Amino acid sequence: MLGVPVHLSPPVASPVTGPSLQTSGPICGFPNPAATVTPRQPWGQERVITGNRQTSAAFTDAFVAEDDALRWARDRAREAGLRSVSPGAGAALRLLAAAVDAKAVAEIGTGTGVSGIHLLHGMRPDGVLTTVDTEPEHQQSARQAFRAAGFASNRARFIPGPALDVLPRLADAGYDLVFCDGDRLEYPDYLAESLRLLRPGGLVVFEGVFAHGRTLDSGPQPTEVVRLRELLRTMRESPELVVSLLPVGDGLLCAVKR
Ligand SMILES: C[S@@+](CC[C@H](N)C(=O)[O-])C[C@H]1O[C@@H](n2cnc3c(N)ncnc32)[C@H](O)[C@@H]1O
Repeated sequence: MLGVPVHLSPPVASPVTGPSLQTSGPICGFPNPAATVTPRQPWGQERVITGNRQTSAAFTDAFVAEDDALRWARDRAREAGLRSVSPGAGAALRLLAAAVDAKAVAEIGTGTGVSGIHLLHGMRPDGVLTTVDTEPEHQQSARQAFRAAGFASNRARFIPGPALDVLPRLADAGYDLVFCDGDRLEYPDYLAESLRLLRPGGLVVFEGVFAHGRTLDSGPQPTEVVRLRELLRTMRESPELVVSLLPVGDGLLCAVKR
């Protein structure tokens, strides 16, 4: 990614209108698929920065110790060929859940329960996690992981099914936090549903928005990456949201609903 320096600069802010909406060249700071760039070797200073980033990411992941229940859930995910949130992203989820004093959290993409355990740790002791996944066997592993982590069974509500079928059945303004880690192609739709589900002051969080560097890569990208760029642009431009992109895990895009 550092071999594509032309796209690394942030979008130019206009003093009157805020971030510019360019129609040619990099769009809102993201590469235009038609743009031509010449990769080059990083300068010495860039090598240092890259090294520092890797060290910082490793330190961030090691900073919060994970227990046996989390290790068990990660092992199940690995066996099933699933990604789980990184330890650093998990710690950020705990923090965010605690920061909004979350009593009701909705999660899209239960997986084997790694993110769910982190969220439950950050939530109020009487808080309930509503978690949605298309795969009941993933949820079965998550159920076991939550139990191993010491959470009572009434702390989690497992709903099997596709997120876009399930979310419309959840209550308007009934949630303090919505965490999205399902199908990247559906992220823009999850945003619309999340804004309906959240109370004012609630948080929406999307995992994986860096797409392992592809979001900032000027080469041809799959639709999934195009959707992620659409999501980043929409959220950054929304007057309804206070947004921040946290560089933990594979990129955690967070926003408070005003
Ligand atoms: C990356 S994994 C989630 C990992 C989990 N959040 C964790 O950190 O442990 C993505 C999960 O989303 C589920 N999924 C994929 N598409 C979905 C959809 N349309 N609706 C609900 N769940 C979906 C998959 O079955 C998978 O378990």
